[in-house]
Amino acid sequence: MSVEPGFLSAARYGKDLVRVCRVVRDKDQHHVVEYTVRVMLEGDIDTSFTEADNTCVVATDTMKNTVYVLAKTSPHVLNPAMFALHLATHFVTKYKHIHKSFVDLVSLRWSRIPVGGAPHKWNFVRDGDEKEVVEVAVEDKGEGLVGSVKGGIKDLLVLKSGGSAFTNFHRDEYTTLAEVADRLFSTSVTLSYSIPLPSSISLSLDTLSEIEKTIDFPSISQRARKDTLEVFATDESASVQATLYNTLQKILKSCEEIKEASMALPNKHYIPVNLSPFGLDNGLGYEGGAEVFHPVADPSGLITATVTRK
Ligand SMILES: O=c1[nH]c(=O)c2[nH]c(=O)[nH]c2[nH]1
Repeated sequence: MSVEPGFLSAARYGKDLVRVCRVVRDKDQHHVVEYTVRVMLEGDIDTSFTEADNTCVVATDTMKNTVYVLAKTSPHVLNPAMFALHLATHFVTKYKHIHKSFVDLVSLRWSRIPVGGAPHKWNFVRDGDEKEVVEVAVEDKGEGLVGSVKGGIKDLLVLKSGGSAFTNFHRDEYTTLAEVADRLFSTSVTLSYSIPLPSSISLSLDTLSEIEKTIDFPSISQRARKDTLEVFATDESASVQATLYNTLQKILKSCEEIKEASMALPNKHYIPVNLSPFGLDNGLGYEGGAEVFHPVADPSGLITATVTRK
């Protein structure tokens, strides 16, 4: 018998990219959500890897079906964080040998089409590439469930053509970048924040409605998005770093529920074109204010930070 050189030190499996759309028909007022869901499970599953024993394997096809069934039956389906929490709680309560579940959910923006100035009851428009993201984990610790919830945004594309400078940065023999007092700043916002669950409510399938009443997840997500856009628009940006930090501080200020927030901002460079060969001034000096740019896909800067409540 061959002696194996390693041991199984971590194992997790699940279904990714489960796409589901749910329509809730409240008479002729419809609500639509479209989610892409990832379910991952941990527990007493080692033998499925080490001994080819599938008896402990809840098939990933079963997980996919569960997403569809709860999309129909969950009273929380329109609330992305609560729907993810419902799914994650389901898996650790339904299967005794599953001890931890992870549900990541991406929600597309279907906004109501304005008709005659009023939002239409059942017509929707995809409102850009932006997605709301939710990451939930629920662990059965033996003496009760412990849940964690993260909310956030990805692919929110923004651009400011004024109010952005980048000067006074470190210079050495490798530096060619010119300082500029007025540049174009564009990024694709990735935001993630953690929202502790109320310690007074023990997590279970029976307490989900109470949790939904106690924490207004949709309101938190709306406030965080509003802050992100407002700080981006109003900050006299000294750098991507400084604007990112100001945004996270604003989010912590207006969302008491959030314990910690992280952001990743690629600096999607727009390079001013040199038009001097054509006798044209395109603001290439320190004052900046260029008008013609070459948007470049790569490379891009990538600025990340986390701000934690004191
Ligand atoms: O806001 C910026 N931060 C940087 O760290 C950086 N580096 C760079 O080349 N341009 C910029 N802009």
